[in-house]
Amino acid sequence: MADASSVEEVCGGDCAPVDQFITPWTVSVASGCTLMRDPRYNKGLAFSENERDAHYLRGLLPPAVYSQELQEKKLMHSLRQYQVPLQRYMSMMDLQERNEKLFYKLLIDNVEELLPIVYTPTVGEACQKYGSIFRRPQGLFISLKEKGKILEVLKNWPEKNIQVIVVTDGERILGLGDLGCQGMGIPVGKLSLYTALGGLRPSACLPITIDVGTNNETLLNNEFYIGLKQRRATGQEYADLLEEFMTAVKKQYGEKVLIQFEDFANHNAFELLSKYSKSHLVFNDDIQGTASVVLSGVISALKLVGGALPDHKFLFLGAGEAGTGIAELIALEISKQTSAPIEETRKKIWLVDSKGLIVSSRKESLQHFKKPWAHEHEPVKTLLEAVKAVKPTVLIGSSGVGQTFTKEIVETMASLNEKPLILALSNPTSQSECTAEQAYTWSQGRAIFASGSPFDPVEYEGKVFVPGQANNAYIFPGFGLGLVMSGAIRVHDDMLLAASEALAAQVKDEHYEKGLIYPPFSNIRTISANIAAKVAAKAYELGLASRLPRPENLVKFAESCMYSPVYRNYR
Ligand SMILES: O=C([O-])CC(=O)C(=O)O
Ligand SMILES: [Mg+2]
Repeated sequence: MADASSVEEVCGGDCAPVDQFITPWTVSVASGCTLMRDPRYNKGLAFSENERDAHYLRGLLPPAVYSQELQEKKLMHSLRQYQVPLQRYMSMMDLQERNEKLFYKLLIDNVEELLPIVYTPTVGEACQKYGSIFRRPQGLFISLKEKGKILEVLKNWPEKNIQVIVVTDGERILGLGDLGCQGMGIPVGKLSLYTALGGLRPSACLPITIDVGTNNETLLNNEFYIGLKQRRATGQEYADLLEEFMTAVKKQYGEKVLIQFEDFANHNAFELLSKYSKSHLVFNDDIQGTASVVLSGVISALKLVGGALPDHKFLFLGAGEAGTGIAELIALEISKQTSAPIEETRKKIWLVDSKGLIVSSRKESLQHFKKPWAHEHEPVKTLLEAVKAVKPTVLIGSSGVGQTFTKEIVETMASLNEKPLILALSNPTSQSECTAEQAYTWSQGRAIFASGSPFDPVEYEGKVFVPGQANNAYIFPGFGLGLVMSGAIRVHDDMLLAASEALAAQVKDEHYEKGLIYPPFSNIRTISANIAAKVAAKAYELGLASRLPRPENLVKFAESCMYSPVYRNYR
């Protein structure tokens, strides 16, 4: 009988008896089926005649040769046949796994149509059902089982030159709560926007989910749940795993890798950001990205509602990451504009949480991130009463709970203001504080409205209103590009202000005429290049940029750094 090793030599691992160990061989230059199965290089029917000859593809493809444009046309046509958004999502994920360039070509060319599929709201549903639609890992899963081995786990990832990591622990996925390990859809979705909207290379992007368990009973009781079946680790155990992770990332990828925290619960989000912002390039999208996009919307809305920023009064429903993050950035901007101390400018901003208006008599029992907002006022229990008491010009919803801006609340805002600014930021659409139609109808067409998840235009009394999308997707791709292209080593609040101003500067008269306070997503790559340039300029100004010398024209440089989804020719 031939010995086992010679069998493997002749026949490869497939012929070896099933109980025998085999070596997972691979080759380094792809051709034939291997080439077609590699999403980075596969072109499907767009392989040219020459490429089919040179790369052993003859017969593996039908005779037709498509252009990338024809492939795009065909795919958009078949995508539109699906009525159910989740089917479109799955079809896009299949494409990403099959032909990466074509996936990004579709996403870039059809951004307004496809954003609601690969991003909010559909990505929320995908996370809820992630266990059953899961096919292939699209990122790294780091669970408590990997404790002590996180550096090895990072080394398992096939790409070595990582520039951006989006990481979640799944505890607060959009406004949908704890989805545990199934939160992976979010880093995957955010990073596909990093590439499509911000031009970072797909191979430089790494989605990571940290699994410390889940407190979601439905998932714990589901036999198909893909994560750790235990309740969430907290305290020291949690902190130790995160510390190991942060140390390993810096060791493996260096000082300049951007770590974006996404959809962590409040208690961890604030702590991680303040702890690691001193030693790592970290950015919390829910606190800082949302703050920057909302500040931008408020600055640009001044053209429609009148007055200067310090003339306005703000009321928030929700005092978590988004609410306090936005509030702080607005207070900072007012402080810069007026030279008043931030302790003073904060007084123009009021927050309501689940217990009512945040006032000084509640100070003792408040979580630390809410304390700066506890102003002198008698207790107020409900949002409606708070609107009546505070008389805000701007109402912002960021609590993650849907349908909380009632008819009476919107009507009160409209009775107090000629043009009330109403921002319903919670995601996905099901968690929006009110719909666009409600905001326009209840304010008799006077509200300036934007929401976190998209709404279709609304017709009210013969006029068409186009709601804007106040979503951090306007900011993080360009912001990240600015950090990466300047080799920034730390994030600074002034970079967030620069990003807000750069975004607001992109809104044109034609957009204001439609009631929009953000530019359309169709121009997002230009917008991102402009944001990147301003962020990079700030990094250089602050001495935080390590790529020297500073490129002279930062917009041009940003554009030249951007990933292109056009096929390359193979030799
Ligand atoms: O993902 C989004 O659409 C915006 C966001 O960060 C969140 O809601 O947590
Ligand atoms: Mg988020």
